[in-house]
Amino acid sequence: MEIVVFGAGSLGSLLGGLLAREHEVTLVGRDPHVRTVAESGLVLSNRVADSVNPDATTDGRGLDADVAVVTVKSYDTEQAARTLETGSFDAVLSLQNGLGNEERLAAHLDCPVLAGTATYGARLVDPGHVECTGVGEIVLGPTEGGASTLADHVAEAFDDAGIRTRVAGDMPRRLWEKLAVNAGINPVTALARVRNGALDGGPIGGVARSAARETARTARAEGVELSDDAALEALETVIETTAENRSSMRQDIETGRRTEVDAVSGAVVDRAADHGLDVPTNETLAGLVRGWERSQGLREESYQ
Ligand SMILES: NC(=O)C1=CN([C@@H]2O[C@H](COP(=O)(O)OP(=O)(O)OC[C@H]3O[C@@H](n4cnc5c(N)ncnc54)[C@H](O)[C@@H]3O)[C@@H](O)[C@H]2O)C=CC1
Ligand SMILES: CC(C)(CO)C(=O)C(=O)O
Repeated sequence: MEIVVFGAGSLGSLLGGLLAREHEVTLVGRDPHVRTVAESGLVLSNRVADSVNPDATTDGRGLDADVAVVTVKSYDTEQAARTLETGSFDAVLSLQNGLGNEERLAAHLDCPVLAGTATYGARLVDPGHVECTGVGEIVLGPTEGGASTLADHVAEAFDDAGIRTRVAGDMPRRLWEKLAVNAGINPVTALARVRNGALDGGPIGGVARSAARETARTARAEGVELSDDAALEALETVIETTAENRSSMRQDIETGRRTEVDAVSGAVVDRAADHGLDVPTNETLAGLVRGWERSQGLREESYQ
């Protein structure tokens, strides 16, 4: 299969590297990583050790492949969609965190957009070197739910490359469940500067639970069946299984980078407002993280 991985950072390089063991892969990313991969190949280390030679480019325009896998941060999705629309694909698969990525891609693309979640852990160590910090799984399916042969084919291609993959007919519920987990863990660990495991009780654990419950309530208002108990159970499980992790939002804040808060807490606030729901915990968390981003000159627009 011909596969474009758009966004060759941590996750994109790991999955692109794994896919390149079996398929023709083109990584779209930025220098110096892209230049190093094009010249010397890509090294995978830690939980998966390998060395592969995918194509790599900084110019994602006019590409032609069976599938494009999108792994840019959510705030870069709009730009990625505008670039991908100049190419030709049978399907585009988003493996990003947060809400709204699939809709943003679909607004520009005339092929089906599949939704997915990734629980692999990846870290770009150096140009040309990505580390697999955790072997998880990919779950993918049609964005609106239900079955599709296209989703089956993409999952088979991932599976053939040794990536644990499942097809799911309930992606809307899964995206909202993952959103509840991220809305609970990411801003709280980022603002309190604690590892995920610190949320297993006490007052900050309570803040995370409140954010997850508000997310579940908003999901139900959107017509997605996600009970408070299911959201809280997913949250507890991830707190326990990733206890030693520094969440991606905490890492972003500690390294002075923009976060995905708009697609996480911000998305809950926006969707809740559409239904007249109050989500004070998410509103407060979104306000604090956005305030930090603004203070660092990482976002320009004004906000309430
Ligand atoms: N890193 C991880 O272990 C996991 C990440 N995710 C999600 O996957 C997504 C990506 O995360 P990371 O890989 O950590 O981020 P990252 O920042 O390491 O990678 C994104 C890459 O996309 C590149 N990019 C963005 N726009 C581009 C453009 N127009 N042209 C070329 N390159 C472009 C950036 O330069 C960057 O290298 C996020 O939504 C994240 O929440 C989900 C599960 C695990
Ligand atoms: C699951 C979790 C919370 C793991 O740290 C994550 O997705 C993130 O950090 O963005």
